[in-house]
This record gives sequence, C-alpha cells and structure tokens, in this order.
Amino acid sequence: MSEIKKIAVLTSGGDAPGMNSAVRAVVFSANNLGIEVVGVLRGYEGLIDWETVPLGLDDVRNINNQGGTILFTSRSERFLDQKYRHIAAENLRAHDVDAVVAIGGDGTLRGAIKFKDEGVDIVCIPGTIDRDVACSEYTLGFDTAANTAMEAIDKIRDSSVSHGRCSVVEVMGRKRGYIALWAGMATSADAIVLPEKWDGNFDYIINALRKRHTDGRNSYLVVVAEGVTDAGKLADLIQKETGIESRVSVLGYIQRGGQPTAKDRMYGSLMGAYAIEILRQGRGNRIVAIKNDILVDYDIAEAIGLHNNNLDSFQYQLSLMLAE
Ligand SMILES: Nc1ncnc2c1ncn2[C@@H]1O[C@H](COP(=O)(O)OP(=O)(O)O)[C@@H](O)[C@H]1O
Ligand SMILES: O=P(O)(O)OC[C@H]1O[C@](O)(COP(=O)(O)O)[C@@H](O)[C@@H]1O
Repeated sequence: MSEIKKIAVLTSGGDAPGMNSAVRAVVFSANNLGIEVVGVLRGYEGLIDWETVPLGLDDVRNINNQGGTILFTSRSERFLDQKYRHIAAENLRAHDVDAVVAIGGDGTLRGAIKFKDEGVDIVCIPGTIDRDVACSEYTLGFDTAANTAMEAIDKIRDSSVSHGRCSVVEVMGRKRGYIALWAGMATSADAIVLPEKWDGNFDYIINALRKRHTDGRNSYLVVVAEGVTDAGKLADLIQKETGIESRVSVLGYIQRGGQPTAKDRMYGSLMGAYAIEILRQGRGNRIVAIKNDILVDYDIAEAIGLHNNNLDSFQYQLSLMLAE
C-alpha cells in the first residue's frame, strides 16, 4: 500500500453504541499523522452516492457519550451488486481516498471482502450489539445493549412479581445468545433460551416453571433470544401448560440505543486508533479484533472463514445452575 494521505470512515449495518468513540479515535489518530478524513454517510450507501462530510477534530469532540452513529448507517441492497461496488470504488479513487475504515458487523465484513476485489484497501472494526463476529471476543455495543436489556428486565420483573405472573422477555442477538445469556444471568432468570443450545424442546422450561409453581413461587422470568422462537407463542404455551398467567415483552430497539457504557467508549477508542495504526504500517484488508483482551488483527478473508457457534461452556453451565 502506498503512503496514506486521505481515508474515509463509515458505519454500516445495525448501529451500535461505541461506534462514535471509534469514529472519534479514527479522526484524532489520523489527524496526528497528518491524514485527512472524510466521513461517509449511511454506510455503503454513502459510498455509492458519495454522500460525505469532512471530519476534523471539532466535528468529533463531543460524541463519545452519544448513542447511535453520527455518520448514520444503512443496510445497503445496492452494495450486494458488483455494479454498485464498482461505482463506490470509482468514487473513492475520484476523491483521492487511499483507504476505508468500515465499522460494522459480519455483513459489513462480507461487503469489505467483495470491495477488496475492486482494488480498495479497507480496515474493519467489529461493531454490533450481537457479539457475532467470530474472530473477536468483543464487538462494540454489546456491553451497552446487555446493560440496557438488564435494566429493562429488572423493571419488568417488578411488575411480574406484583402480579405473580410469568414474564417472557425477548432480546436481540440474531443467531447468537450473548445478550440473552448476560441479561438473563444478571436478572436471575428462571430460564434462558439460547439459539446455540436450542433443541426444539420447551419441555424443560415448562417442567421447571411447574416445579417453581408447586414450590409456591409467585413470579417467573424467562429470557429468550430472538433467534430461537416467537416469544409470544412461548408465553401462550407456558400459560396453557402450567396455568401461570404469562405476558410477553419484546425489548426491541431500545437495546441498540442509549449512551454507551465506559467499556464501549474505551474499546471504541482503542479499536479506532488501532485501525489507523494498521494503515500507518501500510497494511490493508484487515479486521481489528480482541483476543485474550488484547488488540489483534486478522486478514478479512481469514476472519470471515472463522465460525464460532459455541458459548463459553462454563458460563452456560453456570447459567443453568443459577436458574435451579
Ligand atoms: N455478501 C455481501 N456482499 C456485499 N455486501 C454485503 C454482503 N453482505 C453484507 N453486505 C453489505 O454490508 C451491509 C451491512 O451488513 P448487515 O448484515 O446489514 O449488518 P452488519 O454489518 O451489522 O452485520 C449490508 O447492508 C450490505 O450492504
Ligand atoms: O435493524 P433491523 O434491520 O431491524 O435488524 C434487526 C437486527 O439488528 C440487530 O439489532 C443488530 O444486528 P447487526 O449489528 O448484525 O446489524 C440484531 O440484533 C437484530 O436481529
């Protein structure tokens, strides 16, 4: 890679708390090296339409505490089409941009791989509340989302206890159960239903709730990851099979919003700065990741090839034991 004089930064896919800290660190770190930064609006869509803003220090000074992403984001259908990726690459060349920093989840990574074929140097930062980027132990936004879910479930439990009901709470995470596991354990859920462990059988939940009912307990909490089943149907089933009055709460987008936790601000800052360090070293087509709590980076193609559908088995076993 030739010397970097100008870069573009974008956020893509689901917004995640901490993305702003990463953008801020990218701008500060680039500025330190005399590299110009343009912010691309609405993820890959903004590359295709060349919707950009210049980003200087004053543009990013007070964004650490903001949820969402100041650069906006999108799920770009057009970027799936090579014709539009070519237009995006031509736009970058026409504006003398040497490299792109893309902050997003596994879809953003898949887009980055394809974009590489258009001759674009790209460094990715894992940003998604789902924590589903296999190469990295952490993805920006997870901590904030898990805390938001925990606080919401605490409140739901207050009502559940008052009425002696069963609350079934659905949390986000696509095919991964990290938000459910963390929020469920933190709120002492009676059952946590995870995609990674789901065998299509609700009997163990029904039996566990029946036993609690018989033992005289008067409130029940089931946390279910969205990747498993329809939470409303599960609440209906619980009511039908156990006689416990049941209600469903789907937490939805509150899990994506709100002020980032210190962890997301810190990791956003670290990952943003590390992305610029990778480019300074003349390396492209990398993804920043966390391994053993240390910053590392992988070739994007190698990272995409990694699959990790396992949950930490100690954490999982503990979640079962604590729900007894
Ligand atoms: N196979 C692919 N080829 C090209 N672009 C892709 C591909 N998969 C995803 N993308 C792009 O990445 C964007 C973000 O991916 P998405 O799955 O929506 O969110 P996330 O990055 O959070 O997982 C998509 O909207 C699309 O524009
Ligand atoms: O914003 P949309 O398109 O409704 O997508 C909802 C999905 O986005 C997420 O909130 C975040 O996922 P990504 O970060 O992979 O985009 C998922 O947990 C959820 O399934």
